[in-house]
Amino acid sequence: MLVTGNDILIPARAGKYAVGAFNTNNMEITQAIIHTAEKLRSPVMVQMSEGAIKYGGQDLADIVIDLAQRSTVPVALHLDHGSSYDSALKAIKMGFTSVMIDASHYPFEENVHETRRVVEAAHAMGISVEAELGRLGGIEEHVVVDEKDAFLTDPEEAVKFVEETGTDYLAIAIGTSHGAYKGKGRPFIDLARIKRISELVSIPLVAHGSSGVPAELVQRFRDAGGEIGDAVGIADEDLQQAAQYGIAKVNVDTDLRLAMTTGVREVLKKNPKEFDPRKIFGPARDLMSQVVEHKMRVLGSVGKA
Ligand SMILES: O=C(COP(=O)(O)O)NO
Ligand SMILES: [Ca+2]
Ligand code: NA
Ligand SMILES: [Zn+2]
Repeated sequence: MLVTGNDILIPARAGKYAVGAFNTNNMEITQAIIHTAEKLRSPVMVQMSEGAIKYGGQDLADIVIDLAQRSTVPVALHLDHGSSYDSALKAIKMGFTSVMIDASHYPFEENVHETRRVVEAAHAMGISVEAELGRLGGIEEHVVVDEKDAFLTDPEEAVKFVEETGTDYLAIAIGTSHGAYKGKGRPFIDLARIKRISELVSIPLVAHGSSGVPAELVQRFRDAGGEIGDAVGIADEDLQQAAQYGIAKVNVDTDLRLAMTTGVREVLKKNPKEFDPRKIFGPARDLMSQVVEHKMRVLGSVGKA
């Protein structure tokens, strides 16, 4: 069933598990996400960035909405990294049931102002809101935030921000960053900071930049002809710990991108004569389903639907 983000995330925080929020850009990715959620009886959030909306538009949103409405588990359609009030409102008109307003690169007061506007409008239409305080490193969809400008979320400021905006859930900067290169060795995630914030803020917390970038997938990507540097992501154990400390939504995009691309490359490399789209995208869909399954098991959302 199609539900709001609150319907999924409030129980998750209370139950000390996290729910995957997986980015989609086409039918196969959407199927891998929702069919796996149904197989595992897991709630799930399917998210589209502004880039995905540009690429797939209402056609793609309707695929998600239709699968969600027919699904036997709770599914929310979420706007990832909405960059403005207008973008959030447009998504709500498209049928999204959860929207992020990402104004975290603005000064505190402006972030509060922008976020509060979206919260008022979204709540008037029964839609839940994700806001962000603090700055992740790496490339955010519409903002390049370089390391020196990245700053982690201050717990006391988070209390003030939540009170002043009324946001339903809060994305916090805890050391993670978007993309395949999250650091050296075992990328840093500030578990102490998450714990501190969760003691002061009772709404569900959101971790961005949480792909695991598993070494075996990176190797398969290379073996199939992909080129990638020394990519590394967030350790499963760190995400499990974060879920104990109030992280209820975990964003995953890079792992699905690597899985889809690896699946397609392997077919084309193995069978140069292949040009049946079902034979090219089918294995990619299966590999993405495996990635989604692994993440749901790590986050503890299996059987929670
Ligand atoms: O935060 C993300 C995705 O992060 P990854 O690049 O780690 O998948 N989307 O909003
Ligand atoms: Ca941001
Ligand atoms: Na988001
Ligand atoms: Zn993000």
